[in-house]
Amino acid sequence: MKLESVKLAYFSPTGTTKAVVQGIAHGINPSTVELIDITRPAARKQPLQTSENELLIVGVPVYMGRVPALLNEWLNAIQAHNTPTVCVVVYGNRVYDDALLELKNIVTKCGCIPIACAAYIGEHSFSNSETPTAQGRPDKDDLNHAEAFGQKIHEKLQSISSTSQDSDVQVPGTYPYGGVTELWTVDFIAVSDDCSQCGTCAEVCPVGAIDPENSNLTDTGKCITCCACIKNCPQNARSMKPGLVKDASVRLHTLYSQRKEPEFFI
Ligand SMILES: Cc1cc2nc3c(=O)[nH]c(=O)nc-3n(C[C@H](O)[C@H](O)[C@H](O)COP(=O)(O)O)c2cc1C
Repeated sequence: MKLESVKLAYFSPTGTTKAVVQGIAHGINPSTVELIDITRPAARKQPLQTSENELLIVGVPVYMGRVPALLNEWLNAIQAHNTPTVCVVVYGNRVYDDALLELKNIVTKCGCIPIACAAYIGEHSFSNSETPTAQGRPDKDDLNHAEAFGQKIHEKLQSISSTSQDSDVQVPGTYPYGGVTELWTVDFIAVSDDCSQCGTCAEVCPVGAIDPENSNLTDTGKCITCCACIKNCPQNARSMKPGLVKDASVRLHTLYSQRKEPEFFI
């Protein structure tokens, strides 16, 4: 199969998923890459249509061992027609449970043909300088791995004449899925006097939970605890209050300090 164009769809509040899927696309080296960043709410209002003449790469972070539930509507609305597809999950060095299987099953129902799947490690959303977990990942080795995976995808596409020739890619996981789809509803963000009300936090929030006129106001009912607002604050004015999320950050740092490596299935 000769595919000139790649559609790269990703949800990436703190940027690690984006970095991984871009690394994979780099290895595939197509003539054109269309970035479909579904991190912001407005972008998830545009449904994705794709054909068998292009390669689709879908990347999502793992939340509680699952595909983030807020993406279900957009993912399930993908209109594909035998589109060769690469499924990628990025997790914070704890576990990815059944998330890769879940993503693969979702896109298959939409008419995609998964030809390769992978799980990569990204710095944990709850990681910070005091209690780091998978800090700085994906790092150079991870991105080299992603590029090499992209080259393998390129070779696989060259070796088959159509997706119907491909056998089902097997990934770890079981159905019914484990993990949890309901996220914590928790007031965990502290805003210091260094906040200049620049509005960056509201801009980067993937669920519109922060008042653009007043950065001190976060709607805890909407917040998905992704920490994009903390990690993107130019003044470093946002941090975790003591409580559930901060405790989780300490726990992750203690229990998941041993480096895990990326895995791919092709
Ligand atoms: C609500 C929430 C739940 C998470 N659950 C898991 C998990 O079950 N396993 C894991 O290893 N990492 C988990 N993470 C960490 C993210 O999967 C990881 O940091 C990922 O790299 C974030 O992607 P992003 O940089 O594209 O936002 C979770 C993060 C959040 C915010």
